[in-house]
Amino acid sequence: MEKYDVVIIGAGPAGFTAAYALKAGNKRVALVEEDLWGGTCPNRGCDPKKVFVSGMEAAERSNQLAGRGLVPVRSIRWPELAAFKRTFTDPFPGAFRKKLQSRGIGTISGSAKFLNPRQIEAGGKIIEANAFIIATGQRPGILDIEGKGYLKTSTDFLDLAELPPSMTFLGAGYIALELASIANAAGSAVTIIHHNDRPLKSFDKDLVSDMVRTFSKKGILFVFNTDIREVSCRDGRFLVSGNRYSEKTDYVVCATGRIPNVENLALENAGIEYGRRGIAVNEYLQTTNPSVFACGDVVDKKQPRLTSVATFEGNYAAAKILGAAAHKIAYPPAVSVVYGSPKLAQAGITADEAAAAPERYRVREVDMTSWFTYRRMNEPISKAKLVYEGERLKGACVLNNEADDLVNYLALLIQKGIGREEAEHMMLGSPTIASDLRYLV
Ligand SMILES: Cc1cc2nc3c(=O)[nH]c(=O)nc-3n(C[C@H](O)[C@H](O)[C@H](O)COP(=O)(O)OP(=O)(O)OC[C@H]3O[C@@H](n4cnc5c(N)ncnc54)[C@H](O)[C@@H]3O)c2cc1C
Ligand SMILES: NC(=O)c1ccc[n+]([C@@H]2O[C@H](COP(=O)([O-])OP(=O)(O)OC[C@H]3O[C@@H](n4cnc5c(N)ncnc54)[C@H](O)[C@@H]3O)[C@@H](O)[C@H]2O)c1
Repeated sequence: MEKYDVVIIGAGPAGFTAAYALKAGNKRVALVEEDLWGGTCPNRGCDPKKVFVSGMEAAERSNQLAGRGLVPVRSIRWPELAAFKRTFTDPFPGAFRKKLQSRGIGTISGSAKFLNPRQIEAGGKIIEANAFIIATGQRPGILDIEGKGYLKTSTDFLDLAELPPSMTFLGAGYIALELASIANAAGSAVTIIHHNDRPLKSFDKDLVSDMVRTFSKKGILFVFNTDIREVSCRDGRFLVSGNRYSEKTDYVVCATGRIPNVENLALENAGIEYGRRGIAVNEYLQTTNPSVFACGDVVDKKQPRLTSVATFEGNYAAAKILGAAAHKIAYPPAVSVVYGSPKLAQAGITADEAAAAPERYRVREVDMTSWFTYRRMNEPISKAKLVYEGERLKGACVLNNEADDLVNYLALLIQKGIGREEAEHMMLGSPTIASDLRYLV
Protein backbone atom coordinates (compact mmCIF):
# COMPACT_ATOMS: atom_id res chain seq x y z
CA MET A 1 0.00 0.00 0.00
CA GLU A 2 1.29 3.48 -0.89
CA LYS A 3 1.05 6.25 1.71
CA TYR A 4 1.08 10.03 1.24
CA ASP A 5 0.34 13.12 3.28
CA VAL A 6 -2.08 14.34 0.59
CA VAL A 7 -3.53 12.66 -2.49
CA ILE A 8 -5.22 14.79 -5.15
CA ILE A 9 -7.70 13.23 -7.54
CA GLY A 10 -7.66 14.95 -10.95
CA ALA A 11 -4.60 16.57 -12.56
CA GLY A 12 -6.28 19.65 -14.07
CA PRO A 13 -5.53 23.28 -13.06
CA ALA A 14 -7.19 22.93 -9.63
CA GLY A 15 -5.40 19.67 -8.81
CA PHE A 16 -1.93 20.46 -10.13
CA THR A 17 -1.93 23.94 -8.55
CA ALA A 18 -2.68 22.35 -5.17
CA ALA A 19 0.02 19.71 -5.78
CA TYR A 20 2.73 22.31 -6.49
CA ALA A 21 1.76 24.33 -3.39
CA LEU A 22 1.69 21.26 -1.12
CA LYS A 23 5.05 20.05 -2.44
CA ALA A 24 6.50 23.51 -1.78
CA GLY A 25 5.17 23.10 1.78
CA ASN A 26 7.19 19.83 2.10
CA LYS A 27 4.22 17.47 1.94
CA ARG A 28 4.48 14.02 0.42
CA VAL A 29 1.92 14.42 -2.34
CA ALA A 30 0.55 12.43 -5.29
CA LEU A 31 -1.82 13.21 -8.16
CA VAL A 32 -4.18 10.59 -9.62
CA GLU A 33 -5.30 11.10 -13.23
CA GLU A 34 -7.53 8.82 -15.30
CA ASP A 35 -7.03 10.52 -18.65
CA LEU A 36 -4.88 13.43 -19.91
CA TRP A 37 -2.32 15.00 -17.53
CA GLY A 38 -3.12 18.71 -17.24
CA GLY A 39 -6.90 18.23 -17.46
CA THR A 40 -9.38 20.14 -19.62
CA CYS A 41 -7.73 23.55 -20.00
CA PRO A 42 -4.49 22.68 -21.83
CA ASN A 43 -5.78 19.54 -23.61
CA ARG A 44 -9.39 20.15 -24.66
CA GLY A 45 -10.37 23.56 -23.34
CA CYS A 46 -8.88 27.06 -23.07
CA ASP A 47 -5.54 26.50 -24.80
CA PRO A 48 -6.49 24.56 -27.97
CA LYS A 49 -9.50 26.85 -28.29
CA LYS A 50 -7.24 29.91 -28.12
CA VAL A 51 -4.97 28.54 -30.85
CA PHE A 52 -8.03 28.49 -33.12
CA VAL A 53 -8.92 31.96 -31.79
CA SER A 54 -5.48 33.15 -32.99
CA GLY A 55 -6.43 32.19 -36.57
CA MET A 56 -9.82 33.86 -36.19
CA GLU A 57 -8.30 37.08 -34.77
CA ALA A 58 -5.77 37.35 -37.62
CA ALA A 59 -8.40 36.74 -40.31
CA GLU A 60 -10.99 39.06 -38.76
CA ARG A 61 -8.44 41.88 -38.29
CA SER A 62 -7.50 41.66 -41.96
CA ASN A 63 -11.14 41.54 -43.01
CA GLN A 64 -11.95 44.63 -40.95
CA LEU A 65 -9.31 46.52 -42.93
CA ALA A 66 -10.41 45.15 -46.33
CA GLY A 67 -10.59 48.15 -48.68
CA ARG A 68 -8.37 50.08 -46.26
CA GLY A 69 -5.10 48.61 -47.43
CA LEU A 70 -5.61 44.90 -46.79
CA VAL A 71 -6.88 42.05 -48.93
CA PRO A 72 -9.78 40.14 -47.32
CA VAL A 73 -9.05 36.63 -46.01
CA ARG A 74 -11.67 34.41 -47.67
CA SER A 75 -11.16 31.43 -45.38
CA ILE A 76 -8.78 29.92 -42.88
CA ARG A 77 -6.84 26.79 -43.92
CA TRP A 78 -8.36 24.63 -41.22
CA PRO A 79 -6.13 21.53 -41.62
CA GLU A 80 -3.02 23.72 -41.17
CA LEU A 81 -4.47 25.56 -38.18
CA ALA A 82 -5.58 22.21 -36.66
CA ALA A 83 -2.04 20.83 -37.18
CA PHE A 84 -0.63 23.94 -35.44
CA LYS A 85 -3.03 23.30 -32.53
CA ARG A 86 -1.77 19.72 -32.26
CA THR A 87 1.82 20.98 -31.79
CA PHE A 88 0.55 22.26 -28.42
CA THR A 89 -1.84 19.49 -27.41
CA ASP A 90 -0.08 16.30 -28.63
CA PRO A 91 3.05 16.59 -26.48
CA PHE A 92 1.35 18.24 -23.50
CA PRO A 93 0.11 15.36 -21.27
CA GLY A 94 3.34 13.32 -21.42
CA ALA A 95 5.62 16.33 -20.95
CA PHE A 96 3.48 17.65 -18.12
CA ARG A 97 3.52 14.34 -16.25
CA LYS A 98 7.33 14.27 -16.49
CA LYS A 99 7.46 17.84 -15.14
CA LEU A 100 5.34 16.84 -12.14
CA GLN A 101 7.58 13.84 -11.47
CA SER A 102 10.71 15.98 -11.75
CA ARG A 103 9.28 18.19 -8.99
CA GLY A 104 8.90 15.15 -6.73
CA ILE A 105 5.11 14.83 -7.09
CA GLY A 106 3.82 11.24 -7.33
CA THR A 107 1.80 10.53 -10.48
CA ILE A 108 -0.64 7.61 -10.48
CA SER A 109 -2.57 6.67 -13.64
CA GLY A 110 -6.08 5.36 -13.09
CA SER A 111 -9.61 6.17 -12.06
CA ALA A 112 -9.77 6.87 -8.32
CA LYS A 113 -12.52 5.60 -6.07
CA PHE A 114 -12.86 5.85 -2.31
CA LEU A 115 -12.71 2.59 -0.33
CA ASN A 116 -13.19 4.35 3.01
CA PRO A 117 -12.51 7.89 4.39
CA ARG A 118 -8.70 7.33 4.44
CA GLN A 119 -8.09 5.12 1.37
CA ILE A 120 -8.69 5.14 -2.36
CA GLU A 121 -8.12 2.57 -5.06
CA ALA A 122 -6.55 3.66 -8.36
CA GLY A 123 -4.60 1.91 -11.08
CA GLY A 124 -4.86 -1.40 -9.20
CA LYS A 125 -3.24 0.07 -6.05
CA ILE A 126 -4.59 0.94 -2.62
CA ILE A 127 -3.42 4.41 -1.61
CA GLU A 128 -3.72 5.92 1.86
CA ALA A 129 -3.49 9.61 2.80
CA ASN A 130 -4.10 11.93 5.74
CA ALA A 131 -6.03 14.31 3.46
CA PHE A 132 -7.51 14.20 -0.04
CA ILE A 133 -8.43 16.88 -2.57
CA ILE A 134 -11.05 16.06 -5.19
CA ALA A 135 -10.47 18.08 -8.38
CA THR A 136 -12.14 15.92 -11.01
CA GLY A 137 -13.69 18.73 -13.11
CA GLN A 138 -16.62 18.38 -15.48
CA ARG A 139 -17.39 16.68 -18.80
CA PRO A 140 -19.71 17.71 -21.65
CA GLY A 141 -23.41 17.00 -21.07
CA ILE A 142 -25.36 15.44 -23.96
CA LEU A 143 -29.07 16.19 -24.47
CA ASP A 144 -31.22 13.11 -23.96
CA ILE A 145 -32.97 13.26 -27.34
CA GLU A 146 -33.68 10.89 -30.22
CA GLY A 147 -30.43 10.42 -32.20
CA LYS A 148 -28.21 11.73 -29.36
CA GLY A 149 -25.43 9.41 -30.63
CA TYR A 150 -24.92 11.84 -33.54
CA LEU A 151 -24.22 14.78 -31.24
CA LYS A 152 -20.61 15.98 -31.02
CA THR A 153 -18.97 17.87 -28.16
CA SER A 154 -16.46 20.74 -27.79
CA THR A 155 -13.75 18.05 -27.49
CA ASP A 156 -14.70 16.62 -30.91
CA PHE A 157 -14.79 20.11 -32.43
CA LEU A 158 -11.30 20.94 -31.16
CA ASP A 159 -10.03 17.67 -32.72
CA LEU A 160 -11.57 18.28 -36.18
CA ALA A 161 -8.93 17.69 -38.88
CA GLU A 162 -11.23 19.20 -41.58
CA LEU A 163 -13.85 21.92 -41.18
CA PRO A 164 -17.39 20.74 -42.10
CA PRO A 165 -19.12 23.02 -44.67
CA SER A 166 -21.97 23.66 -42.22
CA MET A 167 -22.31 23.31 -38.46
CA THR A 168 -25.11 23.60 -35.92
CA PHE A 169 -24.63 24.35 -32.23
CA LEU A 170 -27.27 23.45 -29.64
CA GLY A 171 -27.18 25.88 -26.69
CA ALA A 172 -25.90 29.44 -26.57
CA GLY A 173 -23.40 29.62 -23.70
CA TYR A 174 -19.64 30.19 -23.72
CA ILE A 175 -18.79 27.09 -25.75
CA ALA A 176 -21.41 27.55 -28.48
CA LEU A 177 -20.62 31.24 -29.05
CA GLU A 178 -16.83 30.77 -29.05
CA LEU A 179 -16.73 27.70 -31.29
CA ALA A 180 -19.44 29.11 -33.61
CA SER A 181 -17.40 32.30 -33.99
CA ILE A 182 -14.27 30.29 -34.89
CA ALA A 183 -16.17 28.08 -37.38
CA ASN A 184 -17.82 31.13 -38.98
CA ALA A 185 -14.48 32.92 -39.39
CA ALA A 186 -13.02 29.74 -40.91
CA GLY A 187 -15.77 29.61 -43.55
CA SER A 188 -18.40 27.15 -42.25
CA ALA A 189 -22.11 28.05 -42.45
CA VAL A 190 -23.10 28.22 -38.78
CA THR A 191 -26.43 28.04 -36.92
CA ILE A 192 -26.93 28.41 -33.16
CA ILE A 193 -30.18 26.95 -31.81
CA HIS A 194 -31.18 28.00 -28.29
CA HIS A 195 -34.09 26.89 -26.11
CA ASN A 196 -34.90 30.45 -24.95
CA ASP A 197 -34.03 33.95 -26.15
CA ARG A 198 -31.37 34.75 -23.52
CA PRO A 199 -27.93 33.53 -24.62
CA LEU A 200 -24.97 33.93 -22.21
CA LYS A 201 -27.31 34.60 -19.35
CA SER A 202 -24.62 35.56 -16.83
CA PHE A 203 -23.47 38.48 -19.06
CA ASP A 204 -24.99 41.93 -19.59
CA LYS A 205 -28.24 41.55 -21.58
CA ASP A 206 -27.76 44.63 -23.79
CA LEU A 207 -24.16 43.84 -24.69
CA VAL A 208 -25.14 40.20 -25.41
CA SER A 209 -27.83 41.54 -27.80
CA ASP A 210 -25.16 43.69 -29.49
CA MET A 211 -22.90 40.63 -29.73
CA VAL A 212 -25.69 38.54 -31.29
CA ARG A 213 -26.38 41.34 -33.82
CA THR A 214 -22.68 41.56 -34.73
CA PHE A 215 -22.40 37.76 -35.08
CA SER A 216 -25.56 37.76 -37.26
CA LYS A 217 -24.03 40.38 -39.59
CA LYS A 218 -21.08 38.01 -40.03
CA GLY A 219 -23.49 35.31 -41.22
CA ILE A 220 -24.24 33.26 -38.06
CA LEU A 221 -27.90 32.26 -37.93
CA PHE A 222 -29.53 32.38 -34.47
CA VAL A 223 -32.68 30.34 -33.87
CA PHE A 224 -34.23 31.17 -30.49
CA ASN A 225 -37.03 29.64 -28.40
CA THR A 226 -36.56 26.26 -30.04
CA ASP A 227 -36.17 22.91 -28.30
CA ILE A 228 -34.42 20.35 -30.47
CA ARG A 229 -36.10 16.96 -30.08
CA GLU A 230 -34.42 14.77 -32.68
CA VAL A 231 -31.30 14.37 -34.81
CA SER A 232 -31.31 11.89 -37.69
CA CYS A 233 -28.71 11.03 -40.29
CA ARG A 234 -29.08 10.49 -44.03
CA ASP A 235 -26.27 10.28 -46.61
CA GLY A 236 -23.71 11.60 -44.14
CA ARG A 237 -25.73 14.75 -43.31
CA PHE A 238 -27.89 15.41 -40.26
CA LEU A 239 -31.46 16.57 -39.90
CA VAL A 240 -31.93 18.55 -36.68
CA SER A 241 -35.57 19.04 -35.76
CA GLY A 242 -37.61 20.49 -32.93
CA ASN A 243 -40.67 22.57 -32.26
CA ARG A 244 -41.13 25.09 -35.12
CA TYR A 245 -37.73 24.45 -36.74
CA SER A 246 -35.70 21.92 -38.69
CA GLU A 247 -32.54 22.11 -40.78
CA LYS A 248 -29.96 19.96 -42.52
CA THR A 249 -26.37 20.30 -41.43
CA ASP A 250 -22.99 18.55 -41.66
CA TYR A 251 -22.09 18.56 -37.94
CA VAL A 252 -24.03 19.04 -34.70
CA VAL A 253 -22.31 20.20 -31.51
CA CYS A 254 -24.20 19.84 -28.23
CA ALA A 255 -23.10 22.77 -26.03
CA THR A 256 -25.89 22.78 -23.47
CA GLY A 257 -23.68 22.68 -20.38
CA ARG A 258 -21.19 20.44 -18.57
CA ILE A 259 -21.69 17.93 -15.76
CA PRO A 260 -19.48 17.30 -12.71
CA ASN A 261 -17.34 14.12 -12.60
CA VAL A 262 -18.59 12.62 -9.35
CA GLU A 263 -20.33 9.31 -10.07
CA ASN A 264 -17.25 7.06 -10.34
CA LEU A 265 -15.59 8.22 -7.11
CA ALA A 266 -17.68 6.07 -4.69
CA LEU A 267 -18.05 9.21 -2.55
CA GLU A 268 -20.53 7.47 -0.26
CA ASN A 269 -17.66 5.30 1.06
CA ALA A 270 -16.02 8.45 2.44
CA GLY A 271 -19.17 10.24 3.67
CA ILE A 272 -18.98 12.95 0.99
CA GLU A 273 -22.23 14.56 -0.15
CA TYR A 274 -22.84 15.75 -3.70
CA GLY A 275 -25.68 16.74 -6.00
CA ARG A 276 -26.43 17.40 -9.66
CA ARG A 277 -24.31 20.59 -9.60
CA GLY A 278 -21.28 18.97 -7.96
CA ILE A 279 -19.68 18.34 -4.58
CA ALA A 280 -20.99 20.31 -1.60
CA VAL A 281 -18.27 22.27 0.24
CA ASN A 282 -18.20 24.74 3.13
CA GLU A 283 -16.45 28.15 3.07
CA TYR A 284 -13.12 26.37 3.63
CA LEU A 285 -13.60 24.08 0.59
CA GLN A 286 -14.09 21.13 2.94
CA THR A 287 -16.56 18.47 1.88
CA THR A 288 -18.92 16.83 4.37
CA ASN A 289 -15.85 14.75 5.31
CA PRO A 290 -13.54 17.40 6.88
CA SER A 291 -10.29 15.71 5.76
CA VAL A 292 -11.42 15.70 2.13
CA PHE A 293 -11.36 19.02 0.23
CA ALA A 294 -12.79 19.76 -3.23
CA CYS A 295 -11.87 22.47 -5.67
CA GLY A 296 -12.30 23.54 -9.30
CA ASP A 297 -15.17 22.80 -11.67
CA VAL A 298 -16.40 19.77 -9.69
CA VAL A 299 -17.52 21.99 -6.79
CA ASP A 300 -21.16 23.09 -6.45
CA LYS A 301 -20.62 26.88 -6.34
CA LYS A 302 -21.77 30.34 -7.45
CA GLN A 303 -18.41 31.34 -8.97
CA PRO A 304 -17.94 30.81 -12.73
CA ARG A 305 -16.23 27.56 -13.67
CA LEU A 306 -13.00 28.96 -15.04
CA THR A 307 -9.31 28.07 -14.88
CA SER A 308 -8.55 31.22 -12.86
CA VAL A 309 -11.13 30.22 -10.24
CA ALA A 310 -9.93 26.57 -10.19
CA THR A 311 -6.34 27.74 -9.67
CA PHE A 312 -7.34 30.15 -6.88
CA GLU A 313 -9.22 27.33 -5.14
CA GLY A 314 -6.32 24.86 -5.61
CA ASN A 315 -3.97 27.30 -3.88
CA TYR A 316 -6.48 27.94 -1.09
CA ALA A 317 -7.12 24.22 -0.43
CA ALA A 318 -3.35 23.61 -0.24
CA ALA A 319 -2.88 26.58 2.14
CA LYS A 320 -5.69 25.22 4.32
CA ILE A 321 -4.06 21.78 4.54
CA LEU A 322 -0.67 23.38 5.27
CA GLY A 323 -2.29 25.37 8.09
CA ALA A 324 -1.42 28.62 6.31
CA ALA A 325 -5.02 29.86 5.81
CA ALA A 326 -7.31 30.31 8.79
CA HIS A 327 -9.74 32.56 6.90
CA LYS A 328 -12.74 31.55 4.79
CA ILE A 329 -12.13 31.52 1.05
CA ALA A 330 -12.57 35.10 -0.25
CA TYR A 331 -12.74 35.28 -4.03
CA PRO A 332 -11.57 38.40 -5.89
CA PRO A 333 -13.93 39.44 -8.73
CA ALA A 334 -13.51 36.81 -11.48
CA VAL A 335 -12.87 37.96 -15.06
CA SER A 336 -15.00 35.98 -17.55
CA VAL A 337 -14.27 36.24 -21.27
CA VAL A 338 -16.20 34.90 -24.26
CA TYR A 339 -13.56 34.68 -26.99
CA GLY A 340 -15.77 35.45 -29.99
CA SER A 341 -15.33 38.04 -32.66
CA PRO A 342 -15.96 40.50 -31.02
CA LYS A 343 -15.11 39.36 -27.49
CA LEU A 344 -17.35 39.89 -24.48
CA ALA A 345 -15.73 40.17 -21.06
CA GLN A 346 -16.90 41.05 -17.59
CA ALA A 347 -15.65 41.45 -14.03
CA GLY A 348 -17.17 42.37 -10.68
CA ILE A 349 -20.72 43.66 -10.13
CA THR A 350 -22.97 43.33 -13.20
CA ALA A 351 -25.40 46.01 -14.38
CA ASP A 352 -28.28 43.66 -13.45
CA GLU A 353 -26.96 43.35 -9.87
CA ALA A 354 -26.50 47.15 -9.77
CA ALA A 355 -30.08 47.70 -10.96
CA ALA A 356 -31.30 45.67 -7.97
CA ALA A 357 -29.54 48.10 -5.56
CA PRO A 358 -29.93 51.58 -7.19
CA GLU A 359 -29.29 53.36 -3.87
CA ARG A 360 -25.82 51.80 -3.82
CA TYR A 361 -24.68 51.52 -7.45
CA ARG A 362 -24.65 53.73 -10.56
CA VAL A 363 -24.32 52.32 -14.09
CA ARG A 364 -22.61 54.20 -16.92
CA GLU A 365 -22.81 53.12 -20.58
CA VAL A 366 -20.02 54.11 -22.94
CA ASP A 367 -20.04 53.69 -26.73
CA MET A 368 -16.36 53.65 -27.74
CA THR A 369 -16.89 52.64 -31.39
CA SER A 370 -15.79 56.09 -32.65
CA TRP A 371 -12.70 56.25 -30.37
CA PHE A 372 -9.36 56.33 -32.24
CA THR A 373 -8.23 53.00 -30.69
CA TYR A 374 -11.13 51.14 -32.33
CA ARG A 375 -11.55 53.27 -35.48
CA ARG A 376 -7.92 52.66 -36.57
CA MET A 377 -8.74 48.93 -36.68
CA ASN A 378 -12.20 49.62 -38.14
CA GLU A 379 -13.84 47.54 -35.41
CA PRO A 380 -17.57 47.02 -35.98
CA ILE A 381 -18.48 47.73 -32.36
CA SER A 382 -16.90 48.77 -29.06
CA LYS A 383 -19.11 49.32 -26.01
CA ALA A 384 -18.78 49.18 -22.23
CA LYS A 385 -21.02 49.21 -19.17
CA LEU A 386 -19.37 50.31 -15.95
CA VAL A 387 -20.74 49.97 -12.42
CA TYR A 388 -19.70 52.46 -9.70
CA GLU A 389 -20.21 52.67 -5.97
CA GLY A 390 -19.64 56.35 -5.30
CA GLU A 391 -16.54 57.17 -7.38
CA ARG A 392 -15.11 53.63 -7.14
CA LEU A 393 -15.37 51.23 -10.08
CA LYS A 394 -17.03 47.99 -8.94
CA GLY A 395 -17.88 46.21 -12.17
CA ALA A 396 -17.32 46.27 -15.92
CA CYS A 397 -18.61 44.53 -19.04
CA VAL A 398 -16.99 45.24 -22.41
CA LEU A 399 -17.76 44.18 -26.00
CA ASN A 400 -14.98 44.65 -28.57
CA ASN A 401 -12.00 42.75 -29.97
CA GLU A 402 -9.77 43.76 -27.04
CA ALA A 403 -12.33 43.15 -24.30
CA ASP A 404 -10.19 40.44 -22.65
CA ASP A 405 -7.23 42.77 -22.04
CA LEU A 406 -9.34 45.83 -21.30
CA VAL A 407 -11.43 44.03 -18.66
CA ASN A 408 -8.26 42.62 -17.09
CA TYR A 409 -7.03 46.23 -16.66
CA LEU A 410 -10.40 47.27 -15.27
CA ALA A 411 -10.34 44.27 -12.88
CA LEU A 412 -6.97 45.49 -11.58
CA LEU A 413 -8.51 48.91 -10.89
CA ILE A 414 -11.45 47.21 -9.14
CA GLN A 415 -9.27 44.83 -7.09
CA LYS A 416 -6.76 47.51 -6.07
CA GLY A 417 -9.43 50.16 -5.45
CA ILE A 418 -7.83 52.57 -7.96
CA GLY A 419 -10.23 55.46 -8.64
CA ARG A 420 -10.65 57.89 -11.56
CA GLU A 421 -8.25 60.46 -10.15
CA GLU A 422 -5.42 57.94 -9.71
CA ALA A 423 -6.11 56.46 -13.17
CA GLU A 424 -5.82 59.95 -14.68
CA HIS A 425 -2.34 60.35 -13.22
CA MET A 426 -0.96 57.00 -14.42
CA MET A 427 1.52 57.37 -17.26
CA LEU A 428 0.97 54.49 -19.71
CA GLY A 429 2.13 53.80 -23.28
CA SER A 430 -0.14 55.62 -25.69
CA PRO A 431 -2.26 55.32 -27.78
CA THR A 432 -3.38 51.96 -26.42
CA ILE A 433 -6.40 50.51 -24.70
CA ALA A 434 -4.48 51.02 -21.43
CA SER A 435 -3.92 54.73 -22.03
CA ASP A 436 -7.67 55.03 -22.81
CA LEU A 437 -8.41 54.02 -19.22
CA ARG A 438 -8.22 57.65 -18.12
CA TYR A 439 -11.16 58.51 -20.40
CA LEU A 440 -13.04 55.30 -19.73
CA VAL A 441 -13.16 55.18 -15.93
C1 LIG B 1 -13.98 24.10 -24.73
C2 LIG B 1 -13.62 24.75 -23.42
C3 LIG B 1 -13.01 25.98 -23.41
C4 LIG B 1 -12.68 26.59 -22.21
N1 LIG B 1 -12.10 27.82 -22.25
C5 LIG B 1 -11.79 28.45 -21.11
C6 LIG B 1 -11.14 29.70 -21.13
O1 LIG B 1 -10.85 30.26 -22.19
N2 LIG B 1 -10.82 30.27 -19.94
C7 LIG B 1 -11.13 29.68 -18.75
O2 LIG B 1 -10.81 30.24 -17.69
N3 LIG B 1 -11.75 28.49 -18.70
C8 LIG B 1 -12.08 27.86 -19.85
N4 LIG B 1 -12.66 26.62 -19.80
C9 LIG B 1 -12.94 26.02 -18.48
C10 LIG B 1 -11.66 25.40 -17.89
O3 LIG B 1 -11.12 24.45 -18.78
C11 LIG B 1 -12.00 24.74 -16.57
O4 LIG B 1 -12.59 25.70 -15.71
C12 LIG B 1 -10.76 24.17 -15.88
O5 LIG B 1 -10.10 23.23 -16.68
C13 LIG B 1 -11.19 23.50 -14.55
O6 LIG B 1 -10.10 22.90 -13.95
P1 LIG B 1 -10.30 21.65 -12.97
O7 LIG B 1 -8.94 21.29 -12.50
O8 LIG B 1 -11.36 21.93 -11.99
O9 LIG B 1 -10.89 20.48 -13.90
P2 LIG B 1 -10.31 19.79 -15.21
O10 LIG B 1 -9.36 20.65 -15.94
O11 LIG B 1 -11.51 19.30 -15.95
O12 LIG B 1 -9.46 18.53 -14.65
C14 LIG B 1 -10.08 17.47 -13.99
C15 LIG B 1 -9.26 16.21 -14.23
O13 LIG B 1 -9.74 15.16 -13.37
C16 LIG B 1 -9.67 13.92 -14.06
N5 LIG B 1 -10.59 12.97 -13.42
C17 LIG B 1 -11.95 12.97 -13.41
N6 LIG B 1 -12.43 11.94 -12.67
C18 LIG B 1 -11.34 11.28 -12.20
C19 LIG B 1 -11.18 10.12 -11.37
N7 LIG B 1 -12.22 9.44 -10.85
N8 LIG B 1 -9.91 9.69 -11.11
C20 LIG B 1 -8.83 10.35 -11.61
N9 LIG B 1 -8.94 11.45 -12.39
C21 LIG B 1 -10.18 11.91 -12.67
C22 LIG B 1 -10.06 14.30 -15.49
O14 LIG B 1 -9.61 13.33 -16.41
C23 LIG B 1 -9.37 15.66 -15.65
O15 LIG B 1 -8.08 15.50 -16.21
C24 LIG B 1 -12.99 25.96 -20.98
C25 LIG B 1 -13.60 24.70 -20.98
C26 LIG B 1 -13.92 24.09 -22.18
C27 LIG B 1 -14.57 22.74 -22.17
N1 LIG C 1 -14.00 31.46 -22.22
C1 LIG C 1 -14.26 30.71 -21.15
O1 LIG C 1 -13.91 31.07 -20.05
C2 LIG C 1 -14.98 29.41 -21.30
C3 LIG C 1 -15.15 28.84 -22.55
C4 LIG C 1 -15.81 27.64 -22.65
C5 LIG C 1 -16.31 27.02 -21.52
N2 LIG C 1 -16.13 27.59 -20.31
C6 LIG C 1 -16.68 26.92 -19.10
O2 LIG C 1 -17.35 25.74 -19.44
C7 LIG C 1 -18.68 25.80 -18.98
C8 LIG C 1 -19.56 25.06 -19.91
O3 LIG C 1 -19.78 25.79 -21.12
P1 LIG C 1 -21.13 25.61 -21.90
O4 LIG C 1 -21.17 26.61 -22.99
O5 LIG C 1 -21.35 24.17 -22.23
O6 LIG C 1 -22.18 25.90 -20.77
P2 LIG C 1 -23.00 27.22 -20.41
O7 LIG C 1 -23.67 26.91 -19.13
O8 LIG C 1 -22.21 28.45 -20.55
O9 LIG C 1 -24.08 27.26 -21.58
C9 LIG C 1 -25.00 26.24 -21.83
C10 LIG C 1 -26.17 26.86 -22.57
O10 LIG C 1 -27.03 25.81 -22.99
C11 LIG C 1 -28.35 26.21 -22.69
N3 LIG C 1 -29.16 25.01 -22.52
C12 LIG C 1 -29.32 24.28 -21.39
N4 LIG C 1 -30.17 23.26 -21.64
C13 LIG C 1 -30.55 23.37 -22.94
C14 LIG C 1 -31.42 22.63 -23.77
N5 LIG C 1 -32.08 21.56 -23.29
N6 LIG C 1 -31.57 23.02 -25.06
C15 LIG C 1 -30.89 24.09 -25.53
N7 LIG C 1 -30.08 24.85 -24.79
C16 LIG C 1 -29.91 24.48 -23.50
C17 LIG C 1 -28.26 27.07 -21.45
O11 LIG C 1 -29.35 27.96 -21.36
C18 LIG C 1 -26.95 27.82 -21.70
O12 LIG C 1 -27.14 29.02 -22.42
C19 LIG C 1 -19.00 27.28 -18.85
O13 LIG C 1 -20.01 27.53 -17.91
C20 LIG C 1 -17.68 27.83 -18.42
O14 LIG C 1 -17.60 27.68 -17.03
C21 LIG C 1 -15.50 28.78 -20.18
